[in-house]
Amino acid sequence: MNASEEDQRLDEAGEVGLVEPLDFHYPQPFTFESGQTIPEFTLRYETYGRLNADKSNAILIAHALTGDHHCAGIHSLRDRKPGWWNNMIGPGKPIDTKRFFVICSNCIGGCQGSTGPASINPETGEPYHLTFPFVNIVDMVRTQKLLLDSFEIPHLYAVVGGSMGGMQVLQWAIEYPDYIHRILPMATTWRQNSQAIAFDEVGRQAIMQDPAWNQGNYEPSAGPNVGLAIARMMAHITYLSDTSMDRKFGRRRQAGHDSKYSFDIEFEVESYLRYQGESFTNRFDANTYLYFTRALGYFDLAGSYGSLDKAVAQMKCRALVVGFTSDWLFPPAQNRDVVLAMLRQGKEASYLQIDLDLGHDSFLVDSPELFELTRAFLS
Ligand SMILES: CC(=O)SCCNC(=O)CCNC(=O)[C@H](O)C(C)(C)COP(=O)(O)OP(=O)(O)OC[C@H]1O[C@@H](n2cnc3c(N)ncnc32)[C@H](O)[C@@H]1OP(=O)(O)O
Ligand SMILES: N[C@@H](CCO)C(=O)O
Repeated sequence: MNASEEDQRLDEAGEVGLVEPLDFHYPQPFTFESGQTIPEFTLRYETYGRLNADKSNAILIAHALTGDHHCAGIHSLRDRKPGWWNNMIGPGKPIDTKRFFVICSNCIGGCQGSTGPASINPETGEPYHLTFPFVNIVDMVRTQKLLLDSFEIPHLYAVVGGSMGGMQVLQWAIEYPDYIHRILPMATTWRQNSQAIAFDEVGRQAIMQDPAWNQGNYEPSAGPNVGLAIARMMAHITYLSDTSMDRKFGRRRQAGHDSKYSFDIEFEVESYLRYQGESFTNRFDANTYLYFTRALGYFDLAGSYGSLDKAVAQMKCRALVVGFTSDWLFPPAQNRDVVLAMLRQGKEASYLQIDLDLGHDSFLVDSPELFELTRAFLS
């Protein structure tokens, strides 16, 4: 099969195919919302589809807390899994790469190739660790804008994202109102409630109480993996639902672990969580986890702009906001609030509530309703 036949086969299968991560380097100082400055930064990103002649078909994808720039396609034929939103993005898929130029970057402060706490500070030759500036959602957005400026993209057709990605989407529409045509935030919030902030604090404490954390000064190969794994185990429960966990695991015993009276793995769900925790330590940096969960907590559109209404009053785009009935982390009402405020402010906004019982991570799984409405909203 030659290259064009292979492209056609992937096209028919709705697959993006092989993709390559790229680096955008910004060689000048960047000052964060906190007032702290770094001398330069890099954002790792990927693109799918083609930018059209007038550069009017660009869609930005914003990732969630532990996501990254790799949201579709594969890096190598040996990859076990494609990018994290491969069901949503591709030829003929809801975010159709036959029509749109899709771009996604690893956020500033991240650990998948973008500049973050594990990066070397060029001024000292040492890793930033905790000298890295505090990151806010608005910093993620402003650095993404610099990336898009490098493509000379005059405006975005849409910004799409779930959870922390949804916060970035909302911030984009406020920060650059003339640049954005449509927003599609989902499973998100305009500010975390106390319970969500509390869960993040437990995760941070698990990391910071691990002696290997060492005030943030650890070698990449010897980080606080025990604390990071516990943080992920706890957080992962908040991404699921009672119903979905019960359906998947119930009270089933893990094969080979059916002895009574032990603190070893007994139930399948325990094995599952330990796996989720351990595998997370292979792909994520503990300090980035601290910084990003702080960014989630600091995000407060009402606090920053006086009220939610005043915040959304600045938007000029159309919005479709999606909440999931079983999302108890960022409950549907917190998504609907954004639409109600937009409508009060005379904006064009719709709210879609999807009845899925998979919890907060519902936005990541196959959902015909979400796919159909995403396609319709973008057309
Ligand atoms: C938006 C973003 O930026 S994405 C960010 C990065 N991605 C995420 O955070 C996704 C995390 N969330 C999940 O994985 C969510 O569970 C879902 C709902 C989205 C995925 O659901 P599913 O595809 O059904 O995966 P599931 O939750 O069953 O986990 C499967 C994994 O658990 C493992 N597993 C399942 N049961 C067990 C068990 N009893 N013991 C040990 N491991 C187990 C599987 O082998 C599989 O491993 P793999 O991921 O290495 O293939
Ligand atoms: N499970 C996703 C969503 C969290 O909000 C993540 O880890 O990024």
